[in-house]
Amino acid sequence: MAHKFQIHLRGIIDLLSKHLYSGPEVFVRELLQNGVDAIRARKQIDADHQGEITLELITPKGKPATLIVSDNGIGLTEEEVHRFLATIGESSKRAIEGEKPLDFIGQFGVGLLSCFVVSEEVVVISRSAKPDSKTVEWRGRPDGTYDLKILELDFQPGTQVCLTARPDQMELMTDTRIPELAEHFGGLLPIPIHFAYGSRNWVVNEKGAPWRQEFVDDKERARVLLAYGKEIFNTSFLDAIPLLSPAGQVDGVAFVLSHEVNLAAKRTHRVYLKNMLLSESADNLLPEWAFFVKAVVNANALRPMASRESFYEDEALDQTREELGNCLRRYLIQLADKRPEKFASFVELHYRALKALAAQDDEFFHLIIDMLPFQTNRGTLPFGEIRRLEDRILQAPTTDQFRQVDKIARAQGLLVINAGYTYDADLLSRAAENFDLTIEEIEAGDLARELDEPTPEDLKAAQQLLQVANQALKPFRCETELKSFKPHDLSALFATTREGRFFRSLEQSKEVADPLWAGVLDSLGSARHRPSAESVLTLNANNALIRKLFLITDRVVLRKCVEVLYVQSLLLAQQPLSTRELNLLNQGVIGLIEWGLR
Ligand SMILES: Nc1ncnc2c1ncn2[C@@H]1O[C@H](COP(=O)(O)OP(=O)(O)OP(=O)(O)O)[C@@H](O)[C@H]1O
Repeated sequence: MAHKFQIHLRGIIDLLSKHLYSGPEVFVRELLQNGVDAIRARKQIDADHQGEITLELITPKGKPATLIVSDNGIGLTEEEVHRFLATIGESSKRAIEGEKPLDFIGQFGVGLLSCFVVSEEVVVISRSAKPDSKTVEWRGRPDGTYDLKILELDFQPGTQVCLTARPDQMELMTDTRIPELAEHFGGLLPIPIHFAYGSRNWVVNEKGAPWRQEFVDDKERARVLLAYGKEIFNTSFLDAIPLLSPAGQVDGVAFVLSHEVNLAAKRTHRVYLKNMLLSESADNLLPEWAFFVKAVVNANALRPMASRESFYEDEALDQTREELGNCLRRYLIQLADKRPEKFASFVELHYRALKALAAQDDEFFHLIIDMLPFQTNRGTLPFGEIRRLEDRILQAPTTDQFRQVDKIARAQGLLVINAGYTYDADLLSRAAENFDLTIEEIEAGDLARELDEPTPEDLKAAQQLLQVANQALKPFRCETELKSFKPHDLSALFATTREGRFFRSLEQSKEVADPLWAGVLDSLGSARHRPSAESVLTLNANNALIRKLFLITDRVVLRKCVEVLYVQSLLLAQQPLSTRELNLLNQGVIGLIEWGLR
């Protein structure tokens, strides 16, 4: 014999309140939403019907507060109360499979349960707008039981939901909190929402969506929208961009942030669904590169998740994202054209977002590339300036490499861009394809090979120095060579090979790792063939100090000098030092001081 599942309602309410609802206050959203849906359903049978919703708060002395939420919507018949209200997961708002979705906000059939988070009993009095309907009273309790009775009273079609504050939820049911929440969730709803308390009664959603107002001109629009942005997000914005997407039937506004943003931080937006606030922190509505804006939008044709905190990832959402991205793109193109000064300050602040966009979008790339800043060995320059200055441009693939080549390339009149930042390498290769430019990748080692050979006399004079240096630096897998280069005041240049960089970073990680992890790193290192030389120290035959070293005959002193030079060249290349290298510096300096004092 088949048995029926039993439902432990208390457990389900607990589950919903802890995992589905963002807080106990969402009951206001659910009640407003049910009222709006009921009014929409009534309009389907009477197009001229004027809907309204009232929240009335009663706070009797010495007793808990009561909230009565009334609507003049479609109402419920006795049979519908049993079927929809008293059956969890059942909803009158679902479209028939394969048919066009209905114009309702609710669809899951669990919203009303949120009332049990704030009230021990939920009382619904309803009369259906269908002919000959009776007034029904339903009393539901969180233990899963309910009573239903027919009331013999003159009740206009519509529904009333009465909640009595639980002792732990008293602070939600006050004459300041309830209208605040009603405005928060229902501020954009096209149906008037009244709040009544004692002799006071006012409409909480009179203002509507500010971006839908008529404006005299663009200036007025910007002023009103920026004031609205400041009010809701409590921060000032640079500009307000109108948003529209036919795919998701979305309208709204994107505010341009007035501070630089952290790329890793999640960018969240305030979104409304069919004009009811869905979430303050929806993160999947705008393209990823749009991290320079914070948006407020309403969507009529996107599907909410049951938690109501974001939208389902589907084709409509994909297309909406694309269309909203186009709004931002168009804004930037127009700004660059019409207000170049404002655009320049925008670029200064949000160049990272703009680089991300330019790396993906050809049209935008051409519009903006010349204005985007890049770090070079002549300071940070806009790309337009870089290509005006040189038509042979070098790019260092990593910041580490850039530091190694920076000074020497500058002395040789070469322009090097640091392409180690996100998107920069992509943008540079796009630039090379699009303009008459040669952009070559350069590493410190390549640059060292391009340096001039020393004269045979210098090479002869440096024999002993090179011999001592090679011996002293062998344990560090570093070879020494002599070249002639500018700037003359640079005594030595340190460059690593690709392999060398791998092993250097491995050594550094091992020093800070715990023994177990260090063992793993060890085996990682030994699995690769380790070359005898991983770096090169290039001594400058033009440098006065190096020339003095040619003359030193004391091999011990020479060794100390080489060791200090080696560590100094590491520091110049901004390489982190290992413990062994630090010791080398200490001993070298102390040794030289002792020698000097002799
Ligand atoms: N104010 C109301 N007027 C008329 N019917 C209502 C009202 N409130 C609730 N109902 C009925 O009760 C059903 C269940 O409501 P509930 O809020 O639990 O779920 P829902 O609105 O259908 O979906 P969701 O969980 O997405 O909100 C509704 O589908 C509707 O038929």
